[in-house]
Amino acid sequence: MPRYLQGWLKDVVENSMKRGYISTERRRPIYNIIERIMEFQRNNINSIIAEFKRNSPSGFSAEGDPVAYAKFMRNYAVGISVLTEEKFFKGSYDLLRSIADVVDIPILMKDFVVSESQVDSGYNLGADFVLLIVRVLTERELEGLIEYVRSFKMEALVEVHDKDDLDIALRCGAKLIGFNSRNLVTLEIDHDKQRELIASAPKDVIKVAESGIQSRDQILELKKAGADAFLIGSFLMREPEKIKEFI
Ligand SMILES: O=P(O)(O)OC[C@@H](O)[C@@H](O)c1c[nH]c2ccccc12
Repeated sequence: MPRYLQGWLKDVVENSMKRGYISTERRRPIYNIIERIMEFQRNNINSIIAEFKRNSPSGFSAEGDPVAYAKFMRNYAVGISVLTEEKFFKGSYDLLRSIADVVDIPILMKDFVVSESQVDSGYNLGADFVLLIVRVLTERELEGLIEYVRSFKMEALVEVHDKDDLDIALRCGAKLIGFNSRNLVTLEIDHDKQRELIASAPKDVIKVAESGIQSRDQILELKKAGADAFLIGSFLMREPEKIKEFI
């Protein structure tokens, strides 16, 4: 049973537990996000994970053609993040499938994953790495789901927001850690706290800064703190061309 939650997080996790299983055949190889980030670093290219997101509980909303967005971003991004959560982010499994059909770079299934069945669906639809959020899982569930994700040769992006989350992620063997500047309970953003947490993390994990990134200056500051990659949604949904400045 996931952790005790209230408000929208409780609602979204209850929906996750009822989510239908997609039994389709996977139609693409696995693309390794950690290797691609390291390749970008060797070539002095900033690793941007471009997110396709139509809505968020923090008030963002955008239209946009997922296939056109993905076809454009695959020329610049280290990976594509696809929201598959339906109620609060207006995502879907169909979005993941249609983007997976047109890109040959790593794809993140961005959802509130609490079950192996969701991981199965993500693999079948073509995801290469899967978001696991420390805040909604018990430590045992997190450990088990990381192992299950890796049993498919996919990787887990383990999302943290504070020091306790980071300690749990490290104890569970996370190798790719997302540092969300946004508190998923209060929806408030704290960039200073995010930079401090990134700087406190071990050198040998790949650190992904998430949320509220809108400028190259922010990327350079996060890089100085130790971030290896940058997950950007709202800003690139509004101004996709800006990725050319960010890389
Ligand atoms: O739109 P932004 O501020 O660039 O944020 C993107 C991404 O970090 C955000 O969508 C996100 C981070 N962690 C999540 C967990 C679930 C859903 C969404 C998210």
